[in-house]
Amino acid sequence: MAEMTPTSVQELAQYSKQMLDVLEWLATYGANPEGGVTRLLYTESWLQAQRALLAKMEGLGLAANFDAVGNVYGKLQGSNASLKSVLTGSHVDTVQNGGKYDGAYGVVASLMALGYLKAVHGTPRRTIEVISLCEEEGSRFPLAYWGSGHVTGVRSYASAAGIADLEGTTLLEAMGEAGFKPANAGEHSAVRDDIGAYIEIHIEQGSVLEVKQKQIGVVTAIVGQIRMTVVVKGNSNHAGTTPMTMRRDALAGAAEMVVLTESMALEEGGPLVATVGRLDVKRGTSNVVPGEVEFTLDIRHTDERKMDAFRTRLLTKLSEIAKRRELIIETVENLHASPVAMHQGISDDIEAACATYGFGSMKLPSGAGHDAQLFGPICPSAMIFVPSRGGISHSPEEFTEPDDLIAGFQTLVHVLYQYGYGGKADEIL
Ligand SMILES: NC(=O)NC(NC(N)=O)C(=O)[O-]
Ligand SMILES: [Zn+2]
Ligand SMILES: [Zn+2]
Repeated sequence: MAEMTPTSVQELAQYSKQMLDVLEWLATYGANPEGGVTRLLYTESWLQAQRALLAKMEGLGLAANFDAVGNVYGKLQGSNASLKSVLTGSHVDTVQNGGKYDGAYGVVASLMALGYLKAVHGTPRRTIEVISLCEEEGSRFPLAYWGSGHVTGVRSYASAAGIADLEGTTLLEAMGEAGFKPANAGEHSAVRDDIGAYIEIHIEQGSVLEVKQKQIGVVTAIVGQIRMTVVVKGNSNHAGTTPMTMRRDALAGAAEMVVLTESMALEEGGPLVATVGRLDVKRGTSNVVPGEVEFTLDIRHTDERKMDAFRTRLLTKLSEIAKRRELIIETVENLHASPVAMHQGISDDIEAACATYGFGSMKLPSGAGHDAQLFGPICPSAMIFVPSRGGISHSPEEFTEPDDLIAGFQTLVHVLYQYGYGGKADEIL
């Protein structure tokens, strides 16, 4: 086991420090003046960040390239080309005014891990690749996992049919404008069938690790998730001349639906959660009875059957509200992600790596969605979590202690070393 530990302690410390600097550097792409980071899919800040990451990968001696949809890969070629790759990484996109760490930490830690391994240990047996996935959040377009979805073959250009942002720009138009022309590529052109394992490091985005005072979390399973868009249509009319009894107020109806969603979710109890995160009053103005409202619905549960059953019950109730108020309700399901278990063997190896360095660790499920959820069904996949201060994420307040970022980085390096340079992965893949 002794030779399976990456040896150069001094250089590992040096790369750990650099990793923190690179994380700050990446946060300058899409930095908002009031704090926070916004890098929405195919926007200028996103494109600049992906290009800069590609250059950074090349600078570390990795073979780097964009794929057809804008994922960026950095490859550390192994000596045995017949072995499947170990892929590590996360997503580069953020939510609107998000933090510096969500996604970015995984990209940067993976990138610097490969830089360290190449510099100190040279060519691995098995190819190791870093990926900066182009999109995970679904923040600009109501379609999440565009990047990992293409790599795993779950998404195709056809999945984007009818998908546009709030300005009406379609996903495929935005993609073309950023330089990725669907016409130049086949339907599943970014798909990979040579990935042996996927390992993602990410901030926890919850407070379990902080409360339990553990530096590392090893994810057991990722929660299932449904995302929907609900459109409520009534009658737009004059606010002064339309009596209260003669209105078909789309917003009043939507408000009742939002409150019902909350109360039904409370009644159901954890681990189910349901959220209305965005509500748009179309052409809303003070002296007009709202004629159309659009809102989002996000439903999550660790048990898919219970998640689906809740959705069905909720939609029935929302339709009843619409009927009673003489409103029309239209729903579109944009995402249906099944709960996915992470790979036991890799997870055990991550925990063993933590023990090697004396990092306190624990297993825990993830209530947030992750790209690992898409890789899980196609290859052994695992996730490493580091604590989030106050459990805060999707906010400029997102913060993780540098010591914890480094602990996660070193754990990742250790596992990648074992899988890429040693024979550990052969037991699993
Ligand atoms: N880790 C995340 O913040 N993921 C988010 N995004 C997706 N696609 O799940 C979410 O909403 O949980
Ligand atoms: Zn996120
Ligand atoms: Zn994330």
